[in-house]
Order: sequence, then structure tokens, then C-alpha cells
Amino acid sequence: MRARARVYRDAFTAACTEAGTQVDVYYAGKAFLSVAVARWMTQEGLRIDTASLGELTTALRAGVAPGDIGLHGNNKSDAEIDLALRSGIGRIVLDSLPEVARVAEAAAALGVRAPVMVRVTTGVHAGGHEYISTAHEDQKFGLSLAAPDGEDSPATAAVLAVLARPELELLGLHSHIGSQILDPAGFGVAARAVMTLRAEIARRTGVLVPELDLGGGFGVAYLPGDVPLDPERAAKEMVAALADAGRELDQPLPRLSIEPGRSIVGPAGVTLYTVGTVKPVRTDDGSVRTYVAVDGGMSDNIRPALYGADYHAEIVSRASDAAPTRCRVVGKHCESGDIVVHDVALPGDVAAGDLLAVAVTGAYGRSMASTYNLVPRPGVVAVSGGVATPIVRRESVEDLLALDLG
Ligand SMILES: Cc1ncc(COP(=O)(O)O)c(C=O)c1O
Ligand SMILES: N[C@@H](CCCC[NH3+])C(=O)O
Repeated sequence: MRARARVYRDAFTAACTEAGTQVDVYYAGKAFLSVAVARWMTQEGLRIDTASLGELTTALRAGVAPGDIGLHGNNKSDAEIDLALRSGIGRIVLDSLPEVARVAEAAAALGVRAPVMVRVTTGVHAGGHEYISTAHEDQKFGLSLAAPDGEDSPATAAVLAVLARPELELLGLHSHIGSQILDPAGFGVAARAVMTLRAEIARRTGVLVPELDLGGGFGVAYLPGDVPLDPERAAKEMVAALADAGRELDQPLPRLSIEPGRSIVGPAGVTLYTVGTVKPVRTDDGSVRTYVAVDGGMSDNIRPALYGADYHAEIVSRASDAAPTRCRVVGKHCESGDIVVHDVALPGDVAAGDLLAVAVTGAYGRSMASTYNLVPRPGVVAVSGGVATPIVRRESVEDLLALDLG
């Protein structure tokens, strides 16, 4: 995970330095956050992007400098805004028009000036699944750049509203176009759209917005043979699009920030399961598929059920010469959609007690975990240089019952 953080930091720093600007890389904690993770990321020179009271509190508990933390959310609570302002975090990303006034009033009540960005939606639709592409128009995030006839776009209106409030300091404009993006072209289109808004604001108000955040979404390889997005290429294309738009619009380059989550922690994580029941099932076409049930499932990885996501699994506790057989890895929950790996070839002698590893589960696995069927959530163990260190304790049934008021 640390190595991947360095790769992103170095690729974007190199591209920005060459173009004559600077970049901040925010690790998107929604992918997976713990106190240890927040510390590692700051040690690698990354900042932390949070999206809830829990994530913000975790980053603060880890000792991350408040100025290096950002807060997102399409429906921020009063408690989230209050903690962000009291602790002096670096930026609150505004997601709607009502939030402009809410944050301004909260800042006035505390006697502080709130550093804010405005999240805009560019109409660029990118990413792996409809549920994870976030910048098309008909969804809940951000403020649209599309202007109805003769009117300001919601994004322009929000920026003008921010500039009219002395309690708010406009740091930048934000765009996040989706997740698990494998073609960097969408970032360039979005960069140009946001640069156009920046030019409009400069023309109308004389204010040159200092920073653009182009979000996260950098895609990873989930299966053997998948080709991940290349961070160096993404950095170069993003910066080139900003520079081209800057030349056309006669604008200096802004400072850049990005918010990768999945691409930092996804491939760094492996889920270890123990095989239980193994059941050959005759399918409709007469062939046999072996259902390999493990001691977890949709409660620790909802992605196959939610997005139809594919993963790869291998038996890691022993070597086997048995001929491979067509398997489906399933969980222990009361849903037939409780699938961990739809289709994988495992040795034909796969048996109860084998340890099965599923690769690339570091992002949006444990962080989206539930306790469905009152199955306690697994622990998280960090491994480095052959040393294993638990960083999140395994939950117990007693932990779950501790919440039960009887
Ligand atoms: C605003 C924002 N930033 C960053 C991310 C992180 O995305 P990813 O994990 O795909 O890099 C997300 C999630 O898609 C997001 O909504
Ligand atoms: N949770 C999603 C991505 C959403 C990213 C957050 N905006 C996934 O597992 O792919």
C-alpha cells in the first residue's frame, strides 16, 4: 500500500513539476481507512480525504495534521461540519447550494473562515458500473455545469454564492467522474470543462480559483491479464489537458489535487477464507459446477453482489497436482447472490480446511462490510517484510451483542 502511494505521489508530482505547477495527493479513506492506514499515508506524503464523521475522526485520531484533511459528502451532518471547522481541516468540499449557507453560518458561529471547494458535475460518465460513475447528470453528487437557457448553471451559481460569503474562502473546484476508470480520456474532458468554469468565474468576478481537484477513480487490475490504468500516463494526460485548456482560455495552470482510493489500497489487500462445504451442482446445461463455500462472503465483500464484480481466488495453504475444476466461491449468508468469485478454476481436490485467498480486495471490501446474519466482521492484518501486525481487531459475537439493548 505504501509503495502504491509513492507511485501515485511521484507520478503526479513529476507531471506537475514539469508543467510548472504543484499537486497534493489525498488518499480517499472511503476505500479503507484505519488509524494505521492514515499514518502510513501521511508518512508517504499523502493527505487524507474523508466523507463522514467516522472517517474524519479516524484521520484526526491518527494525528493527521487537520490542514491535510478534506471532507466530502452530499448530505453532511451538522456534527460533521462542526468537527471539520473546529479542528481546522484543510477543505470542505461543498456538494449543493444549501450547503453554501449552512457552512458559512456554521463558520460565522465559530468565528472562523471555512476553506471550501465546490464539487461540480461535468457530464463525463466514466467507470466500471453505473452505480460507481458519479458525474453524469441524473445522480445525487455535486452541482451541474449544464446551464439552462439564459441562466447560470448550478455550479456557477454555487461558486458565486461562495464568493459572496466572507466566511468562506474559495480554494478550488472539484470534479470526480467515477470509479474503476481504465481509460484516462475522461479525466481530460472533465479537466477542460472545469477549466472553462474557472475562466468564466475569472471573467465575471476577477477571482482566479487557485486549485482544481480532479478526484479519484484510477482503475486497477482485478483478474490475471487485466491491464490497470497507468498512473504516469494518467498524470501526463490530466496535466496536458489542463495545460491545453489553459492556453486556449488564456488561463495560468491551477494547482492540482487528486483523490485516489482504490488504486492505492485495492491491490494491496488479500482476503483469506477457510473453505467449508464443497458441493458439486449439476447446472441447466448438464455440466457440473463445484460450489466452494467459505467462512465469510457478501458481508466482507459486497462488490460481486452489488456490481457483478469479478475476482480471482487461489488455494494458498498447499500445492496441488489435481486437475483444475470449474468452481464458484460462495459465502455463508442466506442469499443465493452471496457470491465471492463467480467463476474460477480451482484444483479438483479442493476440500474443507483449505485456505483460500481472494486477491485485490483491499478497496471497498472491509470498508463496505456488514454484519448480515450477525456474522462478525473480519480483522485486518498488515504484513510487511514478513512481519504480520493486526491493525483492526476481528469482531466477535459479543461485540455485536454489546449493541443489543435487550
Ligand atoms: C469524491 C470522491 N473522491 C475520491 C473517490 C475515490 O475513488 P477511487 O477509490 O475510485 O479512487 C471517490 C469514490 O469514487 C469519490 O466519490
Ligand atoms: N464502492 C465502489 C466505488 C464507489 C467509490 C466511492 N465514490 C466500489 O466498490 O467500486
